[in-house]
Formats: sequence, structure tokens, C-alpha cells
Amino acid sequence: MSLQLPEAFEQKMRELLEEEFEAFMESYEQPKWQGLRVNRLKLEACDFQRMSPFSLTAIPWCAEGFYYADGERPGKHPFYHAGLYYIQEPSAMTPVEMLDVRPGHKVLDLCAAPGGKSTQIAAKLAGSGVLVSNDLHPERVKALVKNIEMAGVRNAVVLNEHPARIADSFGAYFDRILVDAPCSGEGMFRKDEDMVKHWSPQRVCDYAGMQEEILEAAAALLKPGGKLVYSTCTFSPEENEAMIASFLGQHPQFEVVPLSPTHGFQSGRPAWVTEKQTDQAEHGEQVGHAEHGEQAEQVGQAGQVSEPSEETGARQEAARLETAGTLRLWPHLVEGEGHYVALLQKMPDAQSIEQANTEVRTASVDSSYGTDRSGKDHGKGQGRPRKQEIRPLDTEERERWHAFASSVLDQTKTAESIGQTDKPLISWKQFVYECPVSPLLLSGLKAPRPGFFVGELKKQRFEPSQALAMGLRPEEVQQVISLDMADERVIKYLKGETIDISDFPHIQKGYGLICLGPYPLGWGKSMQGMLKNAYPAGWRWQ
Ligand SMILES: C[S@@+](CC[C@H](N)C(=O)[O-])C[C@H]1O[C@@H](n2cnc3c(N)ncnc32)[C@H](O)[C@@H]1O
Repeated sequence: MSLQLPEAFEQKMRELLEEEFEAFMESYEQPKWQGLRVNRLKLEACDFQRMSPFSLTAIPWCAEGFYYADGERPGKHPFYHAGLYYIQEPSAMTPVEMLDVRPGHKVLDLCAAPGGKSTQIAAKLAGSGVLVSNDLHPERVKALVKNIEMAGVRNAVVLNEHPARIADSFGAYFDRILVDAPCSGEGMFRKDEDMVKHWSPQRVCDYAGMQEEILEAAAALLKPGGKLVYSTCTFSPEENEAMIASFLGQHPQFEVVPLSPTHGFQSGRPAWVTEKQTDQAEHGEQVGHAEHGEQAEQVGQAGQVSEPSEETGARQEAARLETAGTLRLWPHLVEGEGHYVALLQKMPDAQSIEQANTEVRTASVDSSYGTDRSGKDHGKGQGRPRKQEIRPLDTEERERWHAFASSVLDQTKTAESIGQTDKPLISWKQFVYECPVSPLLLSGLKAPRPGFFVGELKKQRFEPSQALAMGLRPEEVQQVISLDMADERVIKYLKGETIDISDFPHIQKGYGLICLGPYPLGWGKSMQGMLKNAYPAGWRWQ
């Protein structure tokens, strides 16, 4: 086997898997599975299948998911630039499939970058409701922003925050929460050899600490009756069943919603939650990280650990058994990499522990991320991120927006629907967003995208964003230049070149939406039969 696995990992898996160990190890000899997920904000899976140049095979657990063949490069295709699909590892499509997202829901994706699952959630919301996508790491947030914009999502806010700070601001606001936790990544060893290099038993413990903190915030952010999916791409019981058992032990208002082990998935393994781990959870010393809440209360003043009560012991045991309703995806049993998924529900009658912060504060965001049309980061090169007010557009700014909307968009279809009372147009510096939540909720939070990025206020005019182009349908725009797949101008446009559009005589001076068939690629400005390219530098065909 060319892949050299850490000895301690191999030994641990041998002990856990017993007679299944050989089959598990043989999976490392097999090629990794590659998948893409069709973006239903743009088209139906069956329509994509008809026009796809790739050899697609359905992924059984995701109606929009397909395997593609080795050697194919869907990331290097104009369809990719049109946001028609997202390249996603097949097993990674499972957590959102289990989250039961419906249009109108308020959904939080707490560990979202680079955005595979956020774009999957957005497709399930179908433009109605709210998606808040968060990630702690600023560099990864840039990719998250781009992927959400490329998918044409219009109802998302992107945050770059500690989950506890989001909980302070939003309280129990969300119907659905995804915690796709940072983890030791054992399930990705076949796909990403870097994960192998960085693995160690200590890192498993470190990740367990992070996961517990993230789950604690998620618990406060979920509405009573709401559902939460916790997922990892690792095998270690400490980060999976033991994490869920410990969480349930401390949060009696939550229960596991059992998931069916179909498609070759396996049930969670309560037997792998060892007495040692249960004791650690009960006594508030989850391996390698800080104590929290109820656990910490059990540690006496002199640091002595008190015996858990009979009731606590029974609760821990019940919690351990509940993990049989969670799912494991094994690379030797499914056509995908290793994953773990648990679906939890907050009891409908649970008291909302955290109330939404109703204080009226000056809304402000801290932004140094994301790109404008020139490919520059918002706020980049201006020193450290600065705080500035989010505010509604003033009358003169609104006029600039309306002048743009009435000359470029089809007002009957769009100008009416952008910036209405439930989603006000707000500005941060010169950038304009349609905000799908009350801007007060974003007060003091780092929000690289406090909503759908519509464009920029420039001197005396409004310049539309790439995000707006990707979020529109051609019928919402007055001037559309629709090119066929075979047209060499498609690649030229994606490379940022000026293109000749003299064969579109009806196109007048001004903004036009360049489309690949009916799917937007970006803006251009036409003048005398030529189209000046407005495709952002960071998005261009390489
Ligand atoms: C497994 S990855 C998420 C993948 C993503 N859900 C997707 O489908 O594209 C875990 C993410 O958690 C982020 N992260 C790490 N610690 C975090 C924390 N304390 N709060 C929020 N996000 C965190 C990492 O930056 C990483 O992007």
C-alpha cells in the first residue's frame, strides 16, 4: 500500500473494527470516489444529466449527487463557472440530506467553509428563508463567499466568527443547524494525504475540545423543536459517538433522531463509547480540553471529583445507547470516504436558554474579506479590519440604485423584489447588500457578507456585483447576451477578454448579462458592438 498510515491509527482501528479491519485496510488500495452535486437553484438534476459532458452515475443518497469518472475535470468547465454544480465528495453530501431543510427555514451552517454543505442547504431553501454561513478562519471564508456567490444564493449572510459570539447575538433563532465540525480527518486519508501527516492521538483530543465548544454554542442557537446535524469526516469514537453521548448527557432537552442505516451506511457504535470516556464526560474532563457548564459544576472546590449521582449515571448510559441511532459511513462499505452523522432534536417544549438579543445597538460589521468586481478584497490594503456602520441606504443612494435597476433590470420581475421591507437594502462603506435578517442581529459581528451583495455605490452611479449577476435569472435582466457552449467567446469572456457582440444588434449601450444558454456568467458593458468585460479577476478561467 503506497499510503503510509500512522501506526497508532492503524492499531486503534484494528482494535475497534476487529474482523472488519482487513476489508477496511483494503479500501486504501481503491481509488477515491469523486462527485459533483447539481445546483437546483439553477437547474434540475435530470436536465443536467441530459446536457452533461461527463459520464455521471447517480449517488444513491443524494438526488442531485453524481459520481464522475476518473480523468474528468468538471472544475475546468464553463458549466462550473455558471454555478451549475459543486464538486463535492460523495459521503460529504449526507449530513445536509439528513437535516430536513425546507423552504422558509432559518438555517445556520456553523463551520461552513469552503461551502459545499452551505450551497447544498441553499438549494434546499430554494430562495426562501435564511442561510447564515459561518467559519472561523478568514482565509477559508473567502472561498466560502465565492462559492455562495457562484451558486447564485440570494438569501445568505456570511459570518467569520466564534460560534459563542453568534449565540450571544442571535439566541435561539434557527430552525436547523449544521455543525460540520473541524476534526482529525481520518475519513479523508485516502483523499488528502496531508491529513495523514498531521494526524496524532493528541490532535484527536484537541479536536474533541473544539467540537464540544462549537456544539455548546449550537445548542443555544437552536429553536425548541429545531433539528441539528453534527457531522465529522473522522472515525475516532472520541469525536463521534462519545461526543454525542457527552452532549446528550449535559443537554437533556436534546435527543437523537434515529437515522436508518440504508445505502450501506452503518449504525453508530455505542459500544465504542468506553467507560473511560463516559467517566471523563461525567466528571467534566473530556480528554485534552476545558470543562464546561454542568460538567464543571461537579468538580469540587479542592479540584476533587464528586461521584456522579445515580440519575446522572443513568442519563449518561441512556445517552450512550442513543448513539446507535447515528450513522457511520465506511470506505469499505460505501462508494465514498469516511463520515459520521448524528441528527439531534431540541424538544419542542424546551425552554429557550438563550433569548435573541433585543437590545437596539448600532449595527456595525467588521469586513476585510470577499472580492468586489475588480477582484479586490473589500477593505483590503487599508490596514486592519475597521468597524463601520451598516445602515439603510439614504435617499440619494436609493436613487442611484433605482436608476440602475430601472435601466438594467426588468423591474416587473426584480426591482420590485430586491430591497423590499423584509430584506432591506443596507450599505457598508460603498458596498450594498440585501439583508435577509434584521441588521441588528449582525451588530458587532464580523460579517464579510451581511447579505446578498448587490453592488457598489460609485460616484453618481451604481455598479452591479458579480454576485448579483449570478443570483439573477435572464428574464430579470433587460439585455441578455446568450452564448452557446460551442461559442469560443464563452472562454474568451471567462478569461476576461473584450468580446465582439456585433451579431447581437439589439443590444444597446450599457450593461448586459452574459449567459451560457440560460445560465448567467457575469456582466459586460456594451458599446458599438463590443462588450467590455466585467468578469472579476479572481474568478477568471486559468
Ligand atoms: C470540515 S470543515 C467544513 C467543511 C464545510 N462544511 C463544507 O462542506 O465545505 C470544518 C471547518 O470548520 C472551521 N472551524 C474550525 N474551528 C472552528 C470554530 N471554532 N468555529 C467555526 N468554524 C471552525 C474550519 O475553518 C473548517 O473550514
